[in-house]
Amino acid sequence: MPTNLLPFQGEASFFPDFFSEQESDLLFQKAVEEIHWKQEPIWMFGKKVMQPRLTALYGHPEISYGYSGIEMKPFPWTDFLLEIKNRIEKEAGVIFTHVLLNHYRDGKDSMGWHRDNEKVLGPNPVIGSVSFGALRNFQLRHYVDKQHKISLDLSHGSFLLMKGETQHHWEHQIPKTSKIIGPRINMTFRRIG
Ligand SMILES: O=C(O)CCC(=O)C(=O)O
Ligand SMILES: [Fe+2]
Repeated sequence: MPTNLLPFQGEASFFPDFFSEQESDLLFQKAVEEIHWKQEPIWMFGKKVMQPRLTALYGHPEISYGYSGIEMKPFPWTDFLLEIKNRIEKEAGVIFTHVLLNHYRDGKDSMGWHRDNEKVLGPNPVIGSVSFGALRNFQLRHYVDKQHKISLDLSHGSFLLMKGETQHHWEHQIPKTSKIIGPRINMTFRRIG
């Protein structure tokens, strides 16, 4: 059992080699080729802007999910997504209903500071985050006292589990990097409704 990455007000556990190298290579390839990737707009400070990455939502087809002013209708589960879901549910101890997928094409793609605290996720969301492909830096920062910052590298085949009060008190981001790097796939499994 890994130790908690957060000093207080939340729980985040990191499993660097959750999937084997071989499995991870295969799952990365499948995700790149088989997921219906799209660049979607979001609303930021009253303006419609394109997200700096590709995204897709999969899961329970009757329950749509939205954030930052957009509404996404999920595609139905595929076999390889269900396989990943089953594996991480054993560790997380919850049943996930959806997965939001992110495709960072290179170092210019990113995700800004945010919390995964939409009302539909409930009071203490459990977020299961799986990464394949290029290594990217992931940062957590206390929402009020922004001095408290934690940085970790999300590697190929890794699993990050956030739960408890984390989404109340900590925000997270994937910063841009000037390093020349290849694509990365991230999947954040969630429980909606
Ligand atoms: O790409 C990542 O590791 C983070 C994704 C994320 O924070 C999200 O989808 O809410
Ligand atoms: Fe997030």
